[in-house]
Amino acid sequence: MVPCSVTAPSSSFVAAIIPRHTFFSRPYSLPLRFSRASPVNSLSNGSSSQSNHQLFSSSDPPQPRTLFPGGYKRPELKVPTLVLQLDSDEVLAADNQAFALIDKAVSKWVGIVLLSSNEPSGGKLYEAACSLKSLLQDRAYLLVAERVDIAAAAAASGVLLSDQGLPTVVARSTMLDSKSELVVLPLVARIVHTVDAAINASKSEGADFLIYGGGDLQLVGREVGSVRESVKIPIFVSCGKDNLSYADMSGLLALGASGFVTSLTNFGRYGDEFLHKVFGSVYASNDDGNVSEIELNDNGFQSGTEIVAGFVKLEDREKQLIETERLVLNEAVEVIKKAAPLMEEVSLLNDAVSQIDEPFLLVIVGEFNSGKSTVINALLGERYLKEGVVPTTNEITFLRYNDLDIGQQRCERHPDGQYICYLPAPILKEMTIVDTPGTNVILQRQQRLTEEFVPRADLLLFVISADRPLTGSEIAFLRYSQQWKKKAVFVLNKADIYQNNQELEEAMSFIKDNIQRLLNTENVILYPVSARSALESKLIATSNVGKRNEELSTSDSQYGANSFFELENFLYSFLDGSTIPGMDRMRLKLETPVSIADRLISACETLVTQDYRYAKQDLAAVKDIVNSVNDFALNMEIESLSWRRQTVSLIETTKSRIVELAETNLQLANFDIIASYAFKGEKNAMPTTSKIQNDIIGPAVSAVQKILQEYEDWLYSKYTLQGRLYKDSFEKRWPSLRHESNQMNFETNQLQKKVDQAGSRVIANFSSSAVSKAFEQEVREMIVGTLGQLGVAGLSASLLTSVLQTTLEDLLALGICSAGGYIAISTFPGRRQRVIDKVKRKADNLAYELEEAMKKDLTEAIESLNTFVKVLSEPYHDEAQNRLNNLVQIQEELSNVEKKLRTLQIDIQNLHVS
Ligand SMILES: Nc1nc2c(ncn2[C@@H]2O[C@H](COP(=O)(O)OP(=O)(O)OP(=O)(O)O)[C@@H](O)[C@H]2O)c(=O)[nH]1
Repeated sequence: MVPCSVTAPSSSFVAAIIPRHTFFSRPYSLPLRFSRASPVNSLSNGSSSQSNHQLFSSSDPPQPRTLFPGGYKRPELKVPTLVLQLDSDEVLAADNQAFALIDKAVSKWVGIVLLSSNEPSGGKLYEAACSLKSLLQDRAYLLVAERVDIAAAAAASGVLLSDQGLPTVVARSTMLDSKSELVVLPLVARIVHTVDAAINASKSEGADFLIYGGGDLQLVGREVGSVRESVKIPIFVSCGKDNLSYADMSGLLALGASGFVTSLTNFGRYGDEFLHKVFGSVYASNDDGNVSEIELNDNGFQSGTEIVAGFVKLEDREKQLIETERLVLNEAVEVIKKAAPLMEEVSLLNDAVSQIDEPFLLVIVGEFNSGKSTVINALLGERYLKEGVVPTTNEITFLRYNDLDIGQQRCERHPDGQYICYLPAPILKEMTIVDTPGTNVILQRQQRLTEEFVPRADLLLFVISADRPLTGSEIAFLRYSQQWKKKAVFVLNKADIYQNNQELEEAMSFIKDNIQRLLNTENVILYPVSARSALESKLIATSNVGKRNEELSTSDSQYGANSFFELENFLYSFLDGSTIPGMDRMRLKLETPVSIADRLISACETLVTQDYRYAKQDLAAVKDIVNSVNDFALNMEIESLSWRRQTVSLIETTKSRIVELAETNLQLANFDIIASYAFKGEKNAMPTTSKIQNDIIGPAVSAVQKILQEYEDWLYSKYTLQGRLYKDSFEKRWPSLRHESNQMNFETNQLQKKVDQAGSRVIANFSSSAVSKAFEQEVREMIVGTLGQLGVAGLSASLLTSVLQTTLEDLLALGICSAGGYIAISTFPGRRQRVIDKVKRKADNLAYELEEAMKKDLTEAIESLNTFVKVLSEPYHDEAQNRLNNLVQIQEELSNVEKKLRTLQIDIQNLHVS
């Protein structure tokens, strides 16, 4: 199967000139996820994970993906939204217009795209999924119907299962197994047709959302309405009707539907205005997303009472501290955003800061089926939450106070995914209770939900079931919650199952001992309770609903009901600010955001230190590239030697041949011939010189020209190739800066034109005829010089002319007859030697000039390359340097905020110390 996206391999040369592990920035948008498989952020080209080269050197230790042990991010679904249903044939046959419509759909109204196929073989489905995936980007989730394998291969967001399809857990874990680099949990949705199937899919199966398919619209509406209370995940309605009217849609939304499934054709028929009207009406009064702003603030305090940070009657000192805390936390948020702009976990801190003014958050955690819902019901005094032997809580549920009639509740799903129930239970006036899904590795999504919520808790009520006290996963979860420095109160629930007190004592001490060891504290608060009995007692005394157990006149027949009172009493003591637990509560409340900030800041510090290291490596890598031109130059210098040697040796051979020729021909025996040519004038070339010109210098010049041409070609190809490789290596390593450097093309670059081919110029200026002429001239001068001496000996010019027509013997005789003539002739070898020396000098000069010119060409080529690489490296160098400077500054800011947080922590601890 061809992968959806293919990344080009990097050239081997590039690998040779840059250390492979040094890059500008860590990839991907998930700095906190420490993922090795992430797309680059600040210098990112936005391409997918591994495409941007390996980020860490192989010696780096593996890092956890996120701060959350569950490891995966939970996909968030904004509702209401439309679900666009497409068929693979439809996608593959889509024209530009159809793609434009899909593009428009996902840019605004459609949050989920479902892709199905009627064909049993997966080829088309896969192809369609790939093309959709690249079109959607991250704007909408892409789910493939039934085919987990294809969803995984096409990197889709998840699968849609029919009611006969795979179990949700299997589908999810298959997708997870097939994509080890996934950081977001895959979405698993299910099509249901009945109320029971909807409840089952959402509760026991842990589906992420449902598609409620049915025939009759009214029936579907009624059924969706009826499961609204028990199914907390989004339900999208799919009905046979072609076009839903405004009344249909708004009616279904009002009944609790989260949106509708639509075909592309139908989507094309709905206009923006229509959809705006439909979806706008749902939250018309709450455009800011604060669905129940009034209720959220309606936390039970008397109207007119000044409330700060969820507390009343605060002293000035306390108010001041809260204000200081807010300032420091906001500062922390800013620094975190700067240090790790894509750290999604900063939302935890934002939430915590905004929560400073909200009631105390008591978060109930524990393994599934440990009795959390029953404990909460017992606290509320009414069976508000569903209880059951199979996992019943799939969403985080906020329980907030509202002045409804006893037994009544109103629940709603916030657009940001929070599920909020408003109840009239008195305890909620003082604190918001949060029910969380049971922690258990099998239920990954639920586990992650709870993990994400832990940092926000002011106090954790850890429910342990008596039938399996302290399991391995409970210990892991406890350890995790301690990373956030959360205070936890432990409840040993279902204590009624013990036969006697001794069994209870044994279980208690086993749990206490282990927790003490685990948390390294003596101070473990553990309440053995029977939430079921406590609830039943409260329900029996219905008239006393809302009162504490201590006020109930139960017969205490049910074991554990009384001990529940102690727990309740402990929690109520939190409400009284004048008591020690009350002060504790305030400290806990104020410490919650500080500990979140603390954790995030230290995560940022790790990242920034890492980034600092990478930026330094990047800077060094840039310098290495620039410096590597020196190595290249050295190699070129070595290689160019052979070219120069070739040229010089050619000239040397030529020189030797000329010298040999001169020595052979410029003999005294030939003097007459030479002299006759010398006196015939320049128009008649001497045979020697014409031989020199035609047979020796001419071919030699051509040979030198050829070598020089080859040399220059070699030089050109070498350094242009090198220039291109440098450019490629920069661009491949740091693709995001490509746009700036790709303007510089080495072949056409001005910097490159400086190499002027000096070698060729030298040889071009060297004319073989001019050289032979010069040689001839030298010979002439030699003759005239020799005969001039004779003239001195008394020869007249006319005689000389006639003499020169005579034979050598005559000449010799003449020379011999005249002492002066003899002397003149005797200077001939010396003069000839001078001619030869001149020839040698000329040749040596030429060789020297050529060598120098060739060196000059090389130097210029290297200089040109050097300049090019320097100019090319500048943006990369500047980027790395700026990053480095920026990181130093961020490090400083982080450490400043950290100091402020430390001081704040001390102030919070000392808040009530006078
Ligand atoms: N014997 C006994 N059973 C209890 C007690 N409290 C709860 N149960 C039972 O334990 C089962 C699970 O209770 P829930 O309250 O639904 O447990 P939970 O922890 O909320 O479960 P999830 O929401 O699925 O995580 C139910 O059958 C309860 O009736 C108790 O004190 N004693």
